[in-house]
Amino acid sequence: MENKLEAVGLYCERDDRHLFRDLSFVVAPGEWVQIAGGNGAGKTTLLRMLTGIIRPDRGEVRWQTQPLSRSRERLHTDLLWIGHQPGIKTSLTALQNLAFFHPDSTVSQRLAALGQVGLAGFEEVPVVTLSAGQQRNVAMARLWLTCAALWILDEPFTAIDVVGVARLTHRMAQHVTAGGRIVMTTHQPLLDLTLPVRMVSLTGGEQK
Ligand SMILES: Nc1ncnc2c1ncn2[C@@H]1O[C@H](COP(=O)(O)OP(=O)(O)OP(=O)(O)O)[C@@H](O)[C@H]1O
Repeated sequence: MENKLEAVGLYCERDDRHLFRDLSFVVAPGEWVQIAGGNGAGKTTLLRMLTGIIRPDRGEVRWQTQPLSRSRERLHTDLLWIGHQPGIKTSLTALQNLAFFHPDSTVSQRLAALGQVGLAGFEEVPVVTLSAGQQRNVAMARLWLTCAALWILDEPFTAIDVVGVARLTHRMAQHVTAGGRIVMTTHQPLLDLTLPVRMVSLTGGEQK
């Protein structure tokens, strides 16, 4: 089976504007796609459509050649989605959050993942007491625990320092090199990459 994500003729209208029309692209194994565009261009809206959280006004999203209406369950098994609000529970500790999202992982794998994002020593304090960047890093530690083939990441680098961005970028490159797929947004340039990143540019649409 063709293990790819397809956006086919997507159309989205918001506030009397076409955010995008007839937008089509494919994300095949080993491909890394960056959705580019200014504030309000529709990047988050597009990512949410790709995950099936919202439906396009026209067109469809396909996973493994099947429309999401028929492949939603399979997609959710194959997908790691980290949105703008990363879904971390702030009353829990970093370790407890990772146990919640990845119950099949071992404690030592969770500790190693937190070490990868610079959170060694912060594993057992409530996330609410961590800084904004540290909280974001709790979510990003999931990149070291997931087995998902498709990563959809909305602004993964927000609030993260230069060293952290380099570590995350390296981890993403590993995933793509191993045949994974990434669709992401970022307002920061992706630096020091030896892999190609394909851009899908949104212009913010036009008034209807
Ligand atoms: N549920 C909604 N109802 C109405 N309008 C919406 C909704 N969600 C998004 N919009 C509008 O759609 C446009 C695109 O929003 P979106 O969040 O997709 O932009 P973005 O490209 O991710 O922006 P940013 O870079 O600022 O995060 C904005 O003008 C926003 O106000």
